[in-house]
Amino acid sequence: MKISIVTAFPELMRSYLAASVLGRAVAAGKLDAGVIDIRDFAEGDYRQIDDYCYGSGGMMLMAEPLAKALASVSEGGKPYVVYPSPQGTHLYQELVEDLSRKEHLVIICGHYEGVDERFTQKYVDMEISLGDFVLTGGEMPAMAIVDAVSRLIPGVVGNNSSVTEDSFYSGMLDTPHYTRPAEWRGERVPEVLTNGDAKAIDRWRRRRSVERTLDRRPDIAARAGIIPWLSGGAYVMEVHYPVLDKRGEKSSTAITGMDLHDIARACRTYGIKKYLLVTPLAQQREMAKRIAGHWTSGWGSEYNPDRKEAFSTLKIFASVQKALAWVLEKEKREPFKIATTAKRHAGARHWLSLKREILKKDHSPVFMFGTGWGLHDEVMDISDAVMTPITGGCDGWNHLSVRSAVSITLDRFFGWR
Ligand SMILES: C[S@@+](CC[C@H](N)C(=O)[O-])C[C@H]1O[C@@H](n2cnc3c(N)ncnc32)[C@H](O)[C@@H]1O
Repeated sequence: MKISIVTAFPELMRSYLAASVLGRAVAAGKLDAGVIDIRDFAEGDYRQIDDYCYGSGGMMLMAEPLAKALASVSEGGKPYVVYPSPQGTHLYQELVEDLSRKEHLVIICGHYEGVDERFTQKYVDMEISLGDFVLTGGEMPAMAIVDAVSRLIPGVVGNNSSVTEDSFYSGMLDTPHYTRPAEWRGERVPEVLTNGDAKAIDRWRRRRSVERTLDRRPDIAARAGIIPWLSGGAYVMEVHYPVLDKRGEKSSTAITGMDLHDIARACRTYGIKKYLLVTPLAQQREMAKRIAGHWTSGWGSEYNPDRKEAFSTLKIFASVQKALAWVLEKEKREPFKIATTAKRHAGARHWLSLKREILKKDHSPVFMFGTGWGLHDEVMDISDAVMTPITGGCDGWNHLSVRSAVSITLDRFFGWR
């Protein structure tokens, strides 16, 4: 990969490219980075590259010297042109990864008020911002882009695992790090890091990484899958009784093949220990057993072994109490019962706060989903927490199928990357 930086302050960029990790990579030929001085393409005695903005405002870079500077590095083919600008897309790791796959990246550093809009319209492929603040020039953002992209070029950073374990690479924040001495001002390095057990160290580090992500970056926390960190398992319960009917009366509902298939598949995908189906109606339980049996031991199991695995998560109960007693027996401790609802509910908690709690307490969560018009109060009352409704945020309409609600919830809690 080749990177060309077009700037009015070439010395700034050159000294950056000569130092530390990047300096070594350039010297070893692992990073092909060149700096182009815009003034080399200016005309007249004063080698003018900037002028006053039309209308109002201060100075800005002129289009022609920039276009010539760009042409000088475009001879081998059209490069991908980036203009760092506070008005651009925020820089994030996936974008850095995309940029690192370009054959030739050109970064145009603006200055003063920026660059002539006609140049950006004609030549720039992407405007990239470092954040919602304004710097005096594009050199620092260019350094940030070159630095972030270069780290992904094999051989630039000596130890590749330090790149893949860094924040954002796997969608999460990095784990805390410590160095010698093992005790500093009364603070010891966590014991697990000094005992030489590589597997235990790995588990510890990944867990801290998940905790940090949940705590500090709720916006990316959905990527912090927590299934591997639960010592017990997580359960999904689909309740057909007691639920509400249209008039708000206690009622039961019929199971549907589509829910059975889709929820079983979602449970298998997200590593759910068991999918607990609750219906007091013997005929309904029989029907569910027949459908599951077809896929787990009948002809379906040979026809589609994946579906066999999905249906192996299904367990059928006559009541909510019986299902919970079975989980208690299995886990040897009370599960953490999370009721879900599509309606506003006083005291309901955001999924992120529940996700943090599950991780902290390390107890098996049971996500209880209603059917019909939602879970009856008898179920809400025995729950340990109620989760705020899933909402698209537009006008409050959120009448999702139970299988959609299950999938969205599982992805928030257990989705991985
Ligand atoms: C003073 S700024 C121009 C700001 C511009 N007039 C505006 O308000 O959008 C000068 C140059 O610094 C760079 N720059 C400033 N802030 C930046 C940021 N947050 N991210 C990326 N580049 C930035 C750009 O190259 C820009 O052309």
